[in-house]
Amino acid sequence: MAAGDSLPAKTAQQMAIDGDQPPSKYMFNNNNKFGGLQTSPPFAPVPIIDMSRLFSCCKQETELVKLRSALTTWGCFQAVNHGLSDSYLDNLRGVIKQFFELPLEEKRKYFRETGSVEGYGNDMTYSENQVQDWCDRLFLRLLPQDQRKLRFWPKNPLNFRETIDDYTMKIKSISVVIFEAMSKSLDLEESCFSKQFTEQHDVLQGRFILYPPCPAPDQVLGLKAHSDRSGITLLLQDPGVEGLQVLNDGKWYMVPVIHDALFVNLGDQMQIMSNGIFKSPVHRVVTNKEKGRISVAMFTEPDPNKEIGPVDALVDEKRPRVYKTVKNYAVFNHECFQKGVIALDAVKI
Ligand SMILES: O=C(O)CCC(=O)C(=O)O
Ligand SMILES: [Fe+2]
Repeated sequence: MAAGDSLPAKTAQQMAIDGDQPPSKYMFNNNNKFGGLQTSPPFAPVPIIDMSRLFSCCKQETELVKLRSALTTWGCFQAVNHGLSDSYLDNLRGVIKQFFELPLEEKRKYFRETGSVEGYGNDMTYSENQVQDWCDRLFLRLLPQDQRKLRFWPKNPLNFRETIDDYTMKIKSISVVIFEAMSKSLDLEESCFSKQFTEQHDVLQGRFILYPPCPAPDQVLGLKAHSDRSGITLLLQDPGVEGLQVLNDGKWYMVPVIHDALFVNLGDQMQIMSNGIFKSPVHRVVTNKEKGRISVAMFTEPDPNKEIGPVDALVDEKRPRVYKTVKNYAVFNHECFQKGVIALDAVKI
């Protein structure tokens, strides 16, 4: 367990309700390697991928070229026509919103335990001077099903569990389509990536996040800069307010909100498997003075017991192996973070 890890004296939501100024431990640290805090950088021209074209015989080729270019330059894209209707997504957003609107005493039942990420609360604290994020979140392991810790799954609103279970299964299917398209875009056998994720114990985690309005958006981040440790992350944004930013070529860009799109970004494990051809982008979330923001991030990860590494077909004389193989990247990533080391650098050859 991390020394000093405990739940915050007050949630970000409660501070926003009480009109508190953010305490000093929430203040952005200008001495960080990813540059200053800009609340309105230019919009990211992140490509839009029409999922319905990825497997259509006549339109597939152009969409795969677009996908490859998106993942080699940005490491992310906006997925549209993914099969989930506007009303379905709005219902999901509504359920998450209802959970966050419950009184604190009710949400407290699902508080995460000290030293563990799962449950309602904040990020774990690893060191005294760790900057805090202006957000509250519910973090759940969704798959494999037999590893669900239902004591952290809200019973209120009544349809929470069933809604999240259904969304889990849908995201799992969409992820397989994306994995297959990513393989095809690199001229690899279709199941090349998906089989590393879906054989036996594929892992899916969900983070349901509330970024309450913040009185000091130019001094406080909703979520600090990071890359995801996942294979891929599928993010449902709040249609009413922007906040997510991606770093590209040393510059920050705001990700535009497209109401019914899923924002897909790669995580470190895809950068490793693709031998560095695809990027796992650094991203962060800024806050807003007037508006709160709710997002749902779903992270797919391979079986932690399985060794992952660059796929053989992407290693040759011109492109030698960039990464070592690694098992249980989640734990490895966590250990690196505690030592102040970047996990992706630590697996470089
Ligand atoms: O809330 C967002 O827009 C991004 C969330 C995110 O990057 C994460 O949970 O890893
Ligand atoms: Fe992220």
